Amino acid sequence: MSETMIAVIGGSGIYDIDGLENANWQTVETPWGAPSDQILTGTLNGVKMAFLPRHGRGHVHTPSSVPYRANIDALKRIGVSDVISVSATGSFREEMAPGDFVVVDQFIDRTFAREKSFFGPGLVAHVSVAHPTCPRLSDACFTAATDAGVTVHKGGTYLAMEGPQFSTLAESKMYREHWGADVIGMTNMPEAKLAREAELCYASVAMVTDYDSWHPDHGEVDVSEIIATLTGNAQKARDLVARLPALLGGSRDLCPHGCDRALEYAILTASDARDAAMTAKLDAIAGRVLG
Ligand SMILES: CSC[C@H]1O[C@H](OP(=O)(O)O)[C@H](O)[C@@H]1O
Ligand SMILES: Nc1ncnc2[nH]cnc12
Repeated sequence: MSETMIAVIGGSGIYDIDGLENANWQTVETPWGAPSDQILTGTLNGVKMAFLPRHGRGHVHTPSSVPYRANIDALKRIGVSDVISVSATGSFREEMAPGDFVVVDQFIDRTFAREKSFFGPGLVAHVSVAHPTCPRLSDACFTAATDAGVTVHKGGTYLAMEGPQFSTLAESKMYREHWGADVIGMTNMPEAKLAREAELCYASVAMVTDYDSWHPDHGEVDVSEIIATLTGNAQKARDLVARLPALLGGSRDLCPHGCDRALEYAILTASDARDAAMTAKLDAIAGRVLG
């Protein structure tokens, strides 16, 4: 058994969480640079919690400039076991309406201008992301959302685009009609891939804010509409988060899905061929397997 520490990465419109006991914003340094912001730590119903605003307080990071590696390293470094992303998304499905939540379980990664791995020349690793989210953590998010009275959909495919501009009409139709995507956003990749490399359980709650640009009865996406929907959803998201400690508990066994052992057979570089500087840099992420 090990101690649970739940981290929430808050997306657009979510820059803090309330209700934490002994709340404290702390600075965490990483070998990958500074995270998006300080990390708020504390306890909720006796369970350790952390909160990181993905774009920083005041929303200073674009989806492409978010320091994804530093964020995941910082969470791992302070002892986080479970990461829950809360994000604003457009919807490609009539039934996934603005105001609904979707606990996504798959991603299509269309991002191209971001660092996507902690590993590289001198220390090569390949983890599986066939199932990029943790079913145990996703189930807890689904239950928490249902109990909070949210209309929530179980499972869905999130298309991660580079942004910062929204999609063209042709792209929106292609993702919806031919690629089978259900929601679209700009931030869950490479975040989910990096969480897997860091052996962290990861779940993603997509808050639907708009119908992107495909819907004939809705206009094109507009940030003021997104923010209005997000503001209306903020309390639902807080209720969801407040229910997680009771559902996950203060201690945990090994993840039944193996998220916390993702690096077990992933590293290919022979021990005597490993780059010493990279090995040192990976102390928090891969110390368990690098020794
Ligand atoms: C505010 S509209 C676009 C912006 O919102 C989403 O951010 P996040 O995933 O952090 O909630 C989307 O991915 C874009 O970055
Ligand atoms: N339609 C959309 N496309 C990309 N990111 C979004 N975030 C919220 N709505 C979005």
